[in-house]
Amino acid sequence: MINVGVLGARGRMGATVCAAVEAADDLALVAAVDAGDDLATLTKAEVVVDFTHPGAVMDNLRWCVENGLHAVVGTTGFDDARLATVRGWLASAPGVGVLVAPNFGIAAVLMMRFAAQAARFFESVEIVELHHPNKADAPSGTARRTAELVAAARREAGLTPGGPDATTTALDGARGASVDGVPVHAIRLAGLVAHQEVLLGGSGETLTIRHDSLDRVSFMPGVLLAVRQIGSRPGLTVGLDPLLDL
Ligand SMILES: NC(=O)C1=CN([C@@H]2O[C@H](COP(=O)(O)OP(=O)(O)OC[C@H]3O[C@@H](n4cnc5c(N)ncnc54)[C@H](O)[C@@H]3O)[C@@H](O)[C@H]2O)C=CC1
Ligand SMILES: O=C(O)C1=N[C@H](C(=O)O)C[C@H](O)C1
Repeated sequence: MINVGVLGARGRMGATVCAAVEAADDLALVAAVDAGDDLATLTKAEVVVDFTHPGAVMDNLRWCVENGLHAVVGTTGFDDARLATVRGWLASAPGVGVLVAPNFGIAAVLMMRFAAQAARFFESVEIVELHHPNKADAPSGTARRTAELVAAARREAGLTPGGPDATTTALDGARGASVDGVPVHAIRLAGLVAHQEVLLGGSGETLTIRHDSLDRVSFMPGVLLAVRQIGSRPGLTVGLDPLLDL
């Protein structure tokens, strides 16, 4: 039995994780913590899952590492500097494992992979992410990660990250945000959960790779896989890919 604590337990994702942990025979929910609650209740846990806010997650994570607790983190907002900081904390906590993943959906992980594979074959690439209107950050962590992977694949192939673009006048934001040179557009629309399209264009043809999370249960198999494996993966793991043998 693995004892699990959840940070952000009253949020959309945290509440879904609490239910998934309670439904699993090999996991026990021992702490459900939200803003203002005492973190000390988490010391009963072996693994802490964090779905909070980009502004809160670093303090939470430092506390977990300092207290020798493994952590599975879905909260967005991680860039190279933040990841380096976490690696620094882990250097003083041998045996502690932290996994940070921008998206725990298996189909989303595959969508990112397929986009990176396709990127070198097309002249143009742009990303459109679409989410529920209560989302705090834009663009999404998934879109940022996809853009980084696509840009790296294109650079390796000797291509520029984005595609041709003759725009000389534009309203602010009309061409999206540039992430590593790849244009990323963010839609916020009532009724949506989490969706993304990677649009690729070449000579007389286009390819659209689309992923849809229709319900937050889509993230649970990935979260539970990480909870079960993180105890045997000391140090920092970024993304779910290595747990899926990708
Ligand atoms: N990696 C993935 O697969 C996914 C990641 N996310 C990310 O997870 C994060 C949370 O998303 P939602 O659940 O939709 O947000 P939400 O706003 O519904 O929930 C966040 C919860 O965290 C709590 N919270 C804030 N600061 C806290 C603190 N210091 N300690 C404890 N609790 C705190 C809030 O009170 C709230 O209950 C976002 O960054 C989002 O992008 C969301 C879905 C999937
Ligand atoms: O806030 C969300 O909802 C989601 N956040 C993650 C992100 O920013 O990529 C994962 C998924 O898109 C849902």
